[in-house]
Amino acid sequence: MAGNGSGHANGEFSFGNGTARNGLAKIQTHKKQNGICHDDSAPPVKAQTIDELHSLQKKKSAPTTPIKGTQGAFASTISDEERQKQQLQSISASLASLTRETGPKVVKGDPARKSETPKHVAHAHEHHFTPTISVSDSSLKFTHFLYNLSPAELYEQAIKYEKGSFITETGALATLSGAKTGRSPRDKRVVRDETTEDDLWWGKGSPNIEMDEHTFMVNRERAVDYLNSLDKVFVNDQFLNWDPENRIKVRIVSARAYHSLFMHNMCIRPTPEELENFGTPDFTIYNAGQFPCNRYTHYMTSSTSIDLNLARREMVILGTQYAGEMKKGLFSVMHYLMPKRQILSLHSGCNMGKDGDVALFFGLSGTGKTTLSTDHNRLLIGDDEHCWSENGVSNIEGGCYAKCIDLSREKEPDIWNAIKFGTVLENVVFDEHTREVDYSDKSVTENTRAAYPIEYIPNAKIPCVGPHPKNVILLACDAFGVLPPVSKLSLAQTMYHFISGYTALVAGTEEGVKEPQATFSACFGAAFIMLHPTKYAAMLAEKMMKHGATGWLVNTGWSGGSYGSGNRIKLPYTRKIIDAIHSGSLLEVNYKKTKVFRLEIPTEVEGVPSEILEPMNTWADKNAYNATLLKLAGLFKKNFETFTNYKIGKDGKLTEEILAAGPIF
Ligand SMILES: Nc1ncnc2c1ncn2[C@@H]1O[C@H](COP(=O)(O)OP(=O)(O)O)[C@@H](O)[C@H]1O
Ligand SMILES: C=C(OP(=O)(O)O)C(=O)O
Ligand SMILES: [Ca+2]
Ligand SMILES: [Mn+2]
Repeated sequence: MAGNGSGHANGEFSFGNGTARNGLAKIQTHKKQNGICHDDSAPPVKAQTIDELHSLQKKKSAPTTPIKGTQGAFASTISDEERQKQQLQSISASLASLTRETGPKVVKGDPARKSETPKHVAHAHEHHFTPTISVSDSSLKFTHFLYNLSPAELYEQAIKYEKGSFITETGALATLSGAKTGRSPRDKRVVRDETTEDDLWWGKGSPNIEMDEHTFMVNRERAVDYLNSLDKVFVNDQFLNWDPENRIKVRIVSARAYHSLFMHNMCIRPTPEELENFGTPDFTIYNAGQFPCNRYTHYMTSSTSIDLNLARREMVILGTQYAGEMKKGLFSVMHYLMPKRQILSLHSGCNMGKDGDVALFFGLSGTGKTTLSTDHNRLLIGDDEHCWSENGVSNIEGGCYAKCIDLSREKEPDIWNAIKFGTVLENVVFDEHTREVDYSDKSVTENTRAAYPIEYIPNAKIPCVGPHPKNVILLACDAFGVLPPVSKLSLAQTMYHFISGYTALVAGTEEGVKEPQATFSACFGAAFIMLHPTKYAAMLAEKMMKHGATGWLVNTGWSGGSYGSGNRIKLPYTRKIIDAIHSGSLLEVNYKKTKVFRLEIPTEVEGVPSEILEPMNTWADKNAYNATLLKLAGLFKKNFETFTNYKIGKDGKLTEEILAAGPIF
């Protein structure tokens, strides 16, 4: 008999005998039935103190310790102790100051858990100089690191320590990214050295704004010092690229649980065994986003700086907490590393039909890569970043990053359902009591986002790889409303539109009607490419030819007039168009050629009103239509001038064809 009170052999339960001390009749519980006491039959907890009781709650779990430069076979022979030591050395090397000879002292674990006294402590500099000038107080303090925490642990960290972190009604972690709610492309810098000087695309139109090695080191030290000044930092060791032959190991050191959970979701998550053999990372991000860069530093034009050093394989982030900066920073790295291996990196979504037909969805931000690649009838390979190698396609990432503005369960059920425990919800507004999210609220930003692991989409293709693409779909959200909802492209036209990378969205949706803003972004991702656009274009042309892929241009933007008079094409219509591309039925219908852009447009698509297939039909004012069409054609022509002097690949013929594949007027 366990618990409070005293037990009696006859099964009765009472406090004392006869009458209670206060004179009232003693409490009698019911007779035990079948000899079972319902409320207290379990043996007592084997704990003498509350602390002991708490320690029973948690079971030791998977080893999360990388080994420096060893093979799998050898890995199992080293002791847990040795592994802990090597992990500590690896992380302490990552966090080391390069200008001081002492510190930091790095320990694993949460500093808030005082009882967990560190077993291992690593000094960043193991060699024993006699420190003279460069001793610093930083050597006297510990830097705790939290290594590959689980989503549950990261939730606890975020809610305890990061203002603006809340659990929403469906279990997602709502966070704020701070003053920056989008990327800062003008603050991105790339180290220009002997190698990158010749390899990379510099100058007009290029996203690569140069910085020198020394300035990089100044910012690196600033970030590392900031991180070491904190009580604790988060370390994520993860992978990029589902193609096992071309997998890249990344380490992300950051100051926020938000950043750690974001990258946990967005990068490929290693198994405990893979983590044991992780070794030295191929690339490291130092995210000191809460701390600004110093504007007295050479090359700095604001308090934000995102610095890429390909030789050192490092990226430093100062002055922005927008998590997308890490994801897209790594994408830039892949745009450098992969083409060196003859692999094409793509800013595209990717999915696969049940018969193995793969489609790529290129497009700038907000054009529908995530929405359209997330398709209940198809397997999702990935929503944003892919590689196309000799083996087929592979996703670079382990998660998706969906726009949430005006998200609805009806239109995007799979994304809606993915917003649950583990998902990071950035900058959304919710009811303070019910925690129900209002997806229409733009109070913080219009760029509200959800980052979730790809397996949160029920029909994700794991591993995220597939055969060579059959369809290459270029998405443009044309707020001018003159591009057809769908057109079939020749190879030369595909290349022309790929290099152009057009989209037009509306700048400020709040203050009445504004002119649509045309954007041209080479390869639909000029912010992330590192080589000249024609290098990627040549690879795409070669692969499309070799594997017989068909190119399509799909306008997910306006119909019936420009922004202000027309409306955005209904998502269900776009989905029907995409269905017809996937099924091959769109190859079977009749086509006619448009004026100016000379695009082949189908006369019918199942489930779509035929009159909207030709934009002119939907405009009340035909003159306005013609004027807008010519205006857009002029913008295309002007944009393409930068590329007219470049040859695509070895064959001069294709270059000529591409130049001739643009609008003629
Ligand atoms: N016809 C349409 N086609 C695609 N997306 C549409 C359409 N109409 C509205 N949308 C909305 O546009 C946004 C597209 O964003 P997203 O798919 O995240 O873009 P990307 O992944 O290319 O950045 C989504 O919010 C989606 O609901
Ligand atoms: C996260 C981004 O991707 P996209 O908008 O293409 O989904 C971005 O461009 O910052
Ligand atoms: Ca993107
Ligand atoms: Mn997207």
